[in-house]
Amino acid sequence: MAVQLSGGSLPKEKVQEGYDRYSSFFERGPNGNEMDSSDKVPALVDTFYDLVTDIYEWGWGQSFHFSPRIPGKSNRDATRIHEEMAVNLLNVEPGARVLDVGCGVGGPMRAIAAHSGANVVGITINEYQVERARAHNKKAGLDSMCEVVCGNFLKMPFDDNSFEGAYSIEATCHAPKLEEVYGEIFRVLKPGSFYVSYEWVTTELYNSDDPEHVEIVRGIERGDALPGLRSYKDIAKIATKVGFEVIKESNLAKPPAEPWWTRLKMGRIAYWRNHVVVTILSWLGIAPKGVVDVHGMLLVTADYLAKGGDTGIFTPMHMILCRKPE
Ligand SMILES: C=C(CC[C@@H](C)[C@H]1CC[C@H]2C3=CC[C@H]4[C@H](C)[C@@H](O)CC[C@]4(C)[C@H]3CC[C@]12C)C(C)C
Ligand SMILES: C[S@@+](CC[C@H](N)C(=O)[O-])C[C@H]1O[C@@H](n2cnc3c(N)ncnc32)[C@H](O)[C@@H]1O
Repeated sequence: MAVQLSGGSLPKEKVQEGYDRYSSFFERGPNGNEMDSSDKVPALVDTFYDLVTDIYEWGWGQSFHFSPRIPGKSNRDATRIHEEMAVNLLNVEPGARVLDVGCGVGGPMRAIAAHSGANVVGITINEYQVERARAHNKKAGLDSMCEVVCGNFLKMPFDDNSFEGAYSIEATCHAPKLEEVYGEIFRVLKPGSFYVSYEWVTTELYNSDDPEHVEIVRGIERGDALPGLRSYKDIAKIATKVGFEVIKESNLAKPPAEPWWTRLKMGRIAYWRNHVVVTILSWLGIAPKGVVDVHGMLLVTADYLAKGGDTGIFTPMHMILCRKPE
């Protein structure tokens, strides 16, 4: 896969420019972060996924999220179990129409359709991911159950009351205002149906007066296209504000769950080897110029994410289960 690394929908010669534009967003504006101007966020997130999608697939697989480590099980199995848990909570029948909010290249969608028998419709803002997800769905023989739509989850191209369930896995953290995406999910769900989300948040251990904590959070935001990490305290409040009834909320990273960040730490040597491979491929003109910078940014963010896990100030799996009242 390394020789096929691309810049997603960006032409090869525009990858460096795309990276420079992305990184300059984090150098301006209040708090040194131009992501504060929320109307620019979806386009920037789109560029981010043009830059990282091939690298993610190469080094992580088709599911772009974390999961607690399960002793004796492979990363692939632990990932699938985390995905299946989401659809189990939705309590949907085979054949139900379920929405995947921010579907990436569709790893979760395929696992969920195969496990539950639901028909899944995924939405992503990134055209290149749509192309990849459709190709993977076809290859897995799941294209009759899995549909992929390119669009903005802040303004979804779906009718009111048209889904029997919805989930989002580590995706709504890209929304500048969580109420906008939650409001849209509420609108498209049928009354009585459930929505589950795995949210990226700071935990009760985060102290905004501690410079080390602030640095870790900034590092995570910068390397993961986040307009600003939310506190775990905000999630249920926002869900309630848009009309949901909150059924359950918990940080799935808490013990007895095993650390989700072990996989990142164990991969360090392989990631540095990847950096050498990317540098050589780019130097030979096989990988686009700019990919080395993108890969370097991911190396740095991997360390910040692991520090977020070690200190316990951050979790990528704050689970919230909500219901749209009858
Ligand atoms: C939910 C989001 C993405 C979460 C993770 C899937 C990704 C976060 C950081 C990514 C990675 C970091 C290091 C890369 C490594 C340097 C490279 O050689 C191979 C790919 C990585 C392991 C890459 C894989 C995906 C992540 C773990 C965010 C964006 C909201
Ligand atoms: C980290 S990926 C997670 C993908 C998928 N849930 C998974 O676990 O594999 C985040 C996803 O959210 C999507 N996304 C972010 N902002 C979006 C927006 N405004 N509208 C639609 N999709 C968006 C990205 O395109 C990407 O597919």
